[in-house]
Amino acid sequence: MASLFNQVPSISTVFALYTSLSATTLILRKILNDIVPKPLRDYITKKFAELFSSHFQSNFTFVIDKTWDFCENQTFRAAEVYLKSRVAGLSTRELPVGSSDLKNPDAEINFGVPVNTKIFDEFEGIHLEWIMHNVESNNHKYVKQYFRLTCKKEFREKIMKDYFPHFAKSAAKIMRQRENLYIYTYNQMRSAWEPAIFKHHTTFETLAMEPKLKTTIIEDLDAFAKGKDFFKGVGRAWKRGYLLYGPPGTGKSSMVAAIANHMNYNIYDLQIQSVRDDGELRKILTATKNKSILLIEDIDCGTDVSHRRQTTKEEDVKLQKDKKKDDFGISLSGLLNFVDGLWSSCGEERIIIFTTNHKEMIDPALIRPGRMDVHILMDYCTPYVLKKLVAMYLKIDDHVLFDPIEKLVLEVSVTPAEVAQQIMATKNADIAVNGLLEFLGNKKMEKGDGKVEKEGELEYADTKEA
Ligand SMILES: Nc1ncnc2c1ncn2[C@@H]1O[C@H](COP(=O)(O)OP(=O)(O)OP(=O)(O)O)[C@@H](O)[C@H]1O
Repeated sequence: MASLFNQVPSISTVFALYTSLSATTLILRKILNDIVPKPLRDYITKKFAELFSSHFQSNFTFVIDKTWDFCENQTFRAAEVYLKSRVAGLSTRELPVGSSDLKNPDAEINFGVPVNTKIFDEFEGIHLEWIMHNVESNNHKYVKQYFRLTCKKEFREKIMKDYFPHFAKSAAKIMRQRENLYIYTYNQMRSAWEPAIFKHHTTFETLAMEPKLKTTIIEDLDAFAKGKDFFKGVGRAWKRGYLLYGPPGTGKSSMVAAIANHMNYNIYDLQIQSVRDDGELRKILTATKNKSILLIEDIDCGTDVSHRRQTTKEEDVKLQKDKKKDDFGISLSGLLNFVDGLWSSCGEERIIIFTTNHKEMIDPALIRPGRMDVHILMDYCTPYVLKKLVAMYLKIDDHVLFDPIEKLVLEVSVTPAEVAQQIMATKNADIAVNGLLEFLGNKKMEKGDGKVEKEGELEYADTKEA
């Protein structure tokens, strides 16, 4: 027993040892702090922490960055939409909420994904943890956003195989059901697209046009929406270009609204005349999202793409070089590059719509097959279109004056906008129809107007896909 006690150090020895160890540690730490700069110390500490956590933790983390290959990462987008639908009941100290419905202040509020907050999810009994991170760059110029999705290591494969498709599908469903469509306009001062709620009520139901033409367009859109495998199979970007041309007031903008409502796509309305140069165009376009319509109205106006220039690529480059510093505008090659070049392979499910009142003014290169796949003539009223407008506005599908009105419509060029304006003037159907007859009669007398030759025309620039 006594020998045992002899081997145990006394309390004073232990205390002395402890004191000298503490002192040595303090001195060492002081020396380290003095000679190793703080960023290097932080780096070493971080690396140690990572090394230990990867050795001793049984978790695996997927990192989902906001950008991927310089484009918006669709997995990030899907995660954001999916998580927004799950945060309402979250027990957290903060939750972003808001609404962008300017006309309706008491509209239902939406939830955002809180930053640096754990969001738990469960999939087939597997516990998952999401966190969204925002990291500001050193110069505070941009914020890097990413999600970390953590699960137990053994479920890594399962999560990849089943959970990723699960939340992507859920997000797609939510997006399809979302109430609001948005129309984006580009704010050059802020270098950003700004959304406004798109509330154009025109649908294919309310768009007056020849039924055969309408059905063909709807079928074309539906085929496009289901065409993922087709486009992949033939190695082409999943995009479709529509050129809407015809006189003012024949429903080109209404057609864009009908397409957006039918497809449930947001619209990016680009004022091409205000784009400074090709570089800016590229930046603007890569900031647009999938399942959207890029709309360029009046493509014939204001830029050098409008003039029927038969320049070669070399001439085009020279023209760009010759531009003065303060010259604004984009070149034809810039526009062409985005229509079928790099940008188109960046996104998926994109519709590009050009509208013009003067198709003949557009450079043929811009609307050749593969760029503008379908050319749709929005023309003056036919008897069918006129009767459809009357039925919609006045709720009548027959009238004694229909015969003379139909004859006149074939003799004069009258736009649906003009007809709509006439019959909207009163709610009394008789007065409205009489007014319309008089209006058409005056038009005929005034002008000796030419007969309407075409009744709405659709031309597939690329017949293989039609
Ligand atoms: N085909 C149509 N069916 C129903 N309404 C139409 C049609 N075309 C025009 N309208 C009516 O006329 C108005 C103007 O039409 P819209 O702006 O679509 O014509 P547009 O061809 O785009 O004209 P612009 O070339 O001047 O921009 C619409 O708000 C709508 O009320």
